[in-house]
Amino acid sequence: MKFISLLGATGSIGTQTLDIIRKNPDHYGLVAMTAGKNIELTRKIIAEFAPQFVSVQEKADCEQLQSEFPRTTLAYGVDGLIEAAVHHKADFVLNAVMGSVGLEPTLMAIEAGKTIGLANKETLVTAGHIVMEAAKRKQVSILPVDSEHSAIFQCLNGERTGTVSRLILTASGGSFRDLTRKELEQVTLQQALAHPNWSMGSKITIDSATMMNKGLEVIEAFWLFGIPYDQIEVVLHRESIIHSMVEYHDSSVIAQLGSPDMRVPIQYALSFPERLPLQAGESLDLVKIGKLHFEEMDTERFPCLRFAYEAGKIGGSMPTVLNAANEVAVNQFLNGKISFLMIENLIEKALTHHQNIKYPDLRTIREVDSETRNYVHSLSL
Ligand SMILES: NC(=O)C1=CN([C@@H]2O[C@H](COP(=O)(O)OP(=O)(O)OC[C@H]3O[C@@H](n4cnc5c(N)ncnc54)[C@H](OP(=O)(O)O)[C@@H]3O)[C@@H](O)[C@H]2O)C=CC1
Ligand SMILES: CC(=O)[C@@H](O)[C@H](O)COP(=O)(O)O
Ligand SMILES: [Mn+2]
Repeated sequence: MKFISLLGATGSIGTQTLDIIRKNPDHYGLVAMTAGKNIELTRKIIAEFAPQFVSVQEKADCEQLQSEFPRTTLAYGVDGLIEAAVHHKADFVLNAVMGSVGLEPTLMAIEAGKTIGLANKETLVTAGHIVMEAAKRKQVSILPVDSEHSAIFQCLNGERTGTVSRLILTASGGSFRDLTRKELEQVTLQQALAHPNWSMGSKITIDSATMMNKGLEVIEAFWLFGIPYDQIEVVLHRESIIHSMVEYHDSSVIAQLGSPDMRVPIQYALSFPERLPLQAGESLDLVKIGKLHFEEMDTERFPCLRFAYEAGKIGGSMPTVLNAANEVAVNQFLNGKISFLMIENLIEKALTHHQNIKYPDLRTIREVDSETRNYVHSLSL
């Protein structure tokens, strides 16, 4: 039996994780959870799973829920996220919050010796060197939940990374993969939120549309697998059937395939090193699919992927800036304050404005993150 602390239980990854826990009561129990502002869903989750500890974003919501659930321990804010991440009964922390607010709980969970299932890619983009150093020092496993990284992890299957010549990440291309630059000037929020293959939270869906998602994933792969950027490639694959590939130095390429269903990588992280049957999973029918397509990524039309490679290769505090600028810009777009193409524009300005700091410690990361957010806000007013 594994006892799970689930950060971001009310989100897309969070609710799919709950579905796996619900269907496997002999394997998993929910001991702690966090939510943001979706209090209605939080109520339902507490009523169904009876976790011992629950944290929400706002103090007022925490007090309200405490009066409704006197036997549950309630908390709020970043402190509450951290408390959930180090809960004494949890053996496994699944981090499915959105954004770099997930960084501190990840670090604290590592210090507490918990096994981590990491969906929250912003954590590794913001401070990959700090997270990976802590995980190594504490001998804690960080198991990927992101579909491409789970695919690579499965393709590696314990092989030494010294035998790897390339990681090949697949990208669906997102909502606007076939649009021209001219057409991108006119796109709406509603169109951007219509991902062709995956149903996900709004921030990552916009990241897919700008293709920044793939940029964040390149940096995530660099930290998780320790492969140099020159050996991490991205190929556009519109069907999202091959979730990623590993090429070995004998030219063998191993791919992981499956119908697009995030419950597969979530469950694999939870059950690793075992595999459990996926309840109500869709079997892959390659004959029905017929053809798989592969195309070159177009970084002229979608420069965010290029920004991410550049920031990743420079290293230091640049990836922190990339992530923070992206979070603010996407939020502004989601709130109808800026156009789609302003997202890349603001990120480029933030990267150009920043004086890189080599080997930033956690305090410096926090400062750079905050300064970048303020700078991008000031530009988009
Ligand atoms: N969705 C997917 O298929 C995939 C997602 N990922 C990654 O997983 C992470 C989660 O994505 P997804 O589930 O789509 O996102 P959602 O937006 O659907 O969910 C985010 C979760 O985080 C909570 N949250 C947001 N902001 C805060 C905050 N400031 N403090 C505390 N909690 C907060 C939300 O709470 P509430 O809703 O209650 O406000 C919600 O529970 C992201 O990093 C994403 O890139 C990676 C691969 C695939
Ligand atoms: C499901 C998942 O892992 C997402 O990150 C997905 O890959 C997004 O699709 P894109 O390939 O369009 O970025
Ligand atoms: Mn992904």
